[in-house]
Amino acid sequence: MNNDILKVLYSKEEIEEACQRLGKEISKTYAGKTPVVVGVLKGAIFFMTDIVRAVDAYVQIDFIDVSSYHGATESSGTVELMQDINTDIKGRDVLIVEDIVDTGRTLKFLQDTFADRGANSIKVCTLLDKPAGREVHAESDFIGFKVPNEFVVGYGLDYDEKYRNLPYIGVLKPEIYTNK
Ligand SMILES: O=P(O)(O)OC[C@H]1O[C@H](OP(=O)(O)OP(=O)(O)O)[C@H](O)[C@@H]1O
Ligand code: HPA
Ligand SMILES: [Mg+2]
Repeated sequence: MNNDILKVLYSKEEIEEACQRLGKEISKTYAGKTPVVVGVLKGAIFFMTDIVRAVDAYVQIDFIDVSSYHGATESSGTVELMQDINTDIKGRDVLIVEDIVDTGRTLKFLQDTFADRGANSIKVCTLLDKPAGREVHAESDFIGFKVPNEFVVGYGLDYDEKYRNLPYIGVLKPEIYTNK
């Protein structure tokens, strides 16, 4: 699996440091509040578990499963809701935890959905932001790293449902997806 990686962008240690930094920012923002932290499956699985443990504030956690890439390197353009949260978020402070914001479609879908349900506030923490990929307006409040316009995998991020279990984030060799 490691042989399929062209270069490592962020090591396990750099990701851990980013989680600690973001955890401190989030703790300050939500001091005295109890936000509902919503992890976006499947990509944000590891980031979500690391980030909530770096936060020193009361939080409730929940998960939503949405999908639009279906194993490919380009968005299908349609965000499908696979599994919803269980929490009633009306009047609540919601923190969305994403692995990556690329075209912005997934994040915009989630922000619109939670706004329609009457959330009191909606903020976004993403490990990776890829501004060059943006097709719809969607901004994050807490950002780990700004990434170049390359397809990245690892630490939850997949290509064809693989590579999520890499402990670091890297760029896949182009022949892996062009030879398919
Ligand atoms: O800004 P966008 O272009 O919408 O891309 C970002 C979204 O795409 C990926 O999810 P994907 O649909 O691949 O589902 P997955 O998390 O289960 O891999 C990623 O985990 C983000 O949720
Ligand atoms: O660069 C990416 N890698 C993996 N999944 C993704 N979903 C959106 N962008 C990406
Ligand atoms: Mg994916």
